[in-house]
Amino acid sequence: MIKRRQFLQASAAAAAVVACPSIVRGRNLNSKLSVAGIGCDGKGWSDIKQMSDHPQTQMAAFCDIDLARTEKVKKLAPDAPVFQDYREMLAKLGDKIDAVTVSTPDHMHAFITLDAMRQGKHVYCQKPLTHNVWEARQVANQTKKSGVITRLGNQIHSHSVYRTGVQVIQSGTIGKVKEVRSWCAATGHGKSGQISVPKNPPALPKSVDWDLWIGVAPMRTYGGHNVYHPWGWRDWQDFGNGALGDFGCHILDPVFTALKIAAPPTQLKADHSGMNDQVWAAQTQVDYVFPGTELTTDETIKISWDDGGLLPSVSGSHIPATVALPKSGSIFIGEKGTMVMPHVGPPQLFPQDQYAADAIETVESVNHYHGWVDGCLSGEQPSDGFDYGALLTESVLLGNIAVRYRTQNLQWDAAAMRFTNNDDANKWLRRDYRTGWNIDEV
Ligand SMILES: NC(=O)C1=CN([C@@H]2O[C@H](COP(=O)(O)OP(=O)(O)OC[C@H]3O[C@@H](n4cnc5c(N)ncnc54)[C@H](OP(=O)(O)O)[C@@H]3O)[C@@H](O)[C@H]2O)C=CC1
Ligand SMILES: O=C1CO[C@H](CO)[C@@H](O)[C@@H]1O
Repeated sequence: MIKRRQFLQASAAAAAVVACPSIVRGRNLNSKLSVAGIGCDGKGWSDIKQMSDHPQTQMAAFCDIDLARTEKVKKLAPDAPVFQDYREMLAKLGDKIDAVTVSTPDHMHAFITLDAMRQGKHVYCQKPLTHNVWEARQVANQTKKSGVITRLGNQIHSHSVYRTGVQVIQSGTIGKVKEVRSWCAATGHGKSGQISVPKNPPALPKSVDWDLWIGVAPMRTYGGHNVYHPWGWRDWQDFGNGALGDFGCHILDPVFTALKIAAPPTQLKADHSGMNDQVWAAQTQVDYVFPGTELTTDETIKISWDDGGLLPSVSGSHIPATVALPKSGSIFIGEKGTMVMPHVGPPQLFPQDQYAADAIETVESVNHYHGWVDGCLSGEQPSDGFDYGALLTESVLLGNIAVRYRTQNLQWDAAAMRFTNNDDANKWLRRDYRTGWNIDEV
């Protein structure tokens, strides 16, 4: 294994000379796309499995900070080398890798994605695209610079149910949209079973490189299985973004796509059920105001978010109070009717007696993962690349900043990337990066 300083030098040198993947947009159409998987268990396993099932891919390498969690993926390509540090992998394999999947916990998405794009790799990154708003902007900027093919890992975007819901709204079935109310059953903490740092954690498993897992975040001691890694990291402000961060990019995706939302909110206000400075609140509620579009009735549109089991009111919609709402989803209130878009289920229209059984034309699913591979091979950018992912992520993460200033109406100036009426809130747009893990401005 090469020493950290050596591979950082090699990595910097590689970044300087490599501008694009060996499979460049639209060229080498008969070649296989050489993919490396970063984060191999949990969602990483299914991301890698899906990519490897595409007939025109070959798995070039695998990387996970816990070598014990690479056993499953190794069976997909037994000859592919396995790494613990993705920087070593990119430095050693260089242009043998065309593309990477990034399926690590959220705090590392931007660091890895930016590095990979700087080295000309196509990137498929899990949702949310980044851990803070400033990172989302850097990823968007780098995407333009690198010109690689990108896709956010919100696979339901390509599922029949969301595609059908988008079609219902865009075909005008409920008229222009007046308001959207989205909600999610998941709670902001509870996965780790903790609300403060564990006092007597067990020893770190030998297979885990904890320094690599912590990455950009402030160092803390390993907390025990599921406390931070795997899985429980979502609860913690240093690593995840609670229920809004975990599900916002899924549930708000059909809202943004259907309404063609193209800009972040201009103002937002939030509330929560109580939180400390470590974990996210069990329940949050955010009221956003976005610029309107050709599909909205007004120049602005209200989009609200409830989580932790809170349900939105159906007042002002066409849904009878007796109707049970799905556990998670969105209500689109239109001029002529209301669409309920369950997460993940077929859309329903109200008032029911106004819409014939065939009022909804089903749109088939497409393979989200393979759509990205096809895009890498053909040079055609799929519909939800990092431009879109950054907008969705910024909007979601702004909500979590508003949560920290409960009930205060925050004005967001997207062009200046700052809150104009609460300077203190601006400190949450970006984090302090651990020494050796800085992210350069793009
Ligand atoms: N689109 C979807 O439906 C879903 C998306 N996700 C998203 O997928 C991502 C991963 O979540 P999940 O799989 O549940 O998380 P887990 O913590 O279960 O797994 C993450 C994997 O990445 C590894 N890992 C962590 N840090 C690094 C690193 N720096 N380099 C390489 N490997 C690393 C982990 O190793 P170790 O186990 O040792 O920590 C683990 O194998 C998140 O962004 C999450 O939001 C998750 C579930 C579904
Ligand atoms: O869709 C999903 C299923 O649940 C996971 C855990 O909360 C999420 O991270 C994921 O995005």
